[in-house]
Amino acid sequence: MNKIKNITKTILSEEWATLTRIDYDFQFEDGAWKSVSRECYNRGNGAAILLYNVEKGTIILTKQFRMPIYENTEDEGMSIEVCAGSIEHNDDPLETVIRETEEEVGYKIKDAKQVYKAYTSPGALTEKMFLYVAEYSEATKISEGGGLESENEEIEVLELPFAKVVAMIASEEIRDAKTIMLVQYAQIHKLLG
Ligand SMILES: Nc1nc2c(ncn2[C@@H]2O[C@H](COP(=O)(O)OP(=O)(O)O[C@H]3O[C@H](CO)[C@@H](O)[C@H](O)[C@@H]3O)[C@@H](O)[C@H]2O)c(=O)[nH]1
Ligand SMILES: [Mg+2]
Repeated sequence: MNKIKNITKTILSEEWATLTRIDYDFQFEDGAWKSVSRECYNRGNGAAILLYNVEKGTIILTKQFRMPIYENTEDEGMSIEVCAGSIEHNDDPLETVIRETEEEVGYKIKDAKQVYKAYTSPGALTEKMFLYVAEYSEATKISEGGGLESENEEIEVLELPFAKVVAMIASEEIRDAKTIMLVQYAQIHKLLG
């Protein structure tokens, strides 16, 4: 990237996550250098997982209140999403989805298949998301899930027929990008037949 030089970083906010303003010089196609400034919000990377059961034809989703969505459009604040979580220090993405599957939806899975890596909002977030799929079964259910009370999480667990989930994307009841991507992955690769 020799199109970029003179990078300076200014931390604007450092509470839950870090908002940094990055000033730099950027060389445009005509050869001219210009000063550019961009704000980048860093809350780490994330991992998400589509849990599916071929015999039952179902998938597991979560429903929870999301303040950033409410801030955008108040009556869309309850968000239906695949199980997901932030990657904590030293964890790898697979460990993260295994942990979140237990905490949020109550299943103990041993393994999962990574299918995509995706930047979720490249103009604003540093976040890269690691997307997985895995089968679940009743035999691996160990709790009701629901998230961590200590983190003020309140997560409703939904087990829905796959066709219903596909219809919920069409009807815009499901509006979360990582969820749409993983459901479409399952359609393309016929995971549920
Ligand atoms: N105090 C405080 N707590 C926060 C804040 N932001 C998040 N939390 C707490 O941290 C928890 C993080 O839960 P995770 O399950 O690890 O992450 P997530 O919110 O589900 O995020 C996942 O999905 C996001 C949306 O796609 C992703 O952005 C993220 O990387 C991750 O994959 C939240 O439930 C909440 O309790 C904040 O600004 N302040
Ligand atoms: Mg979560």
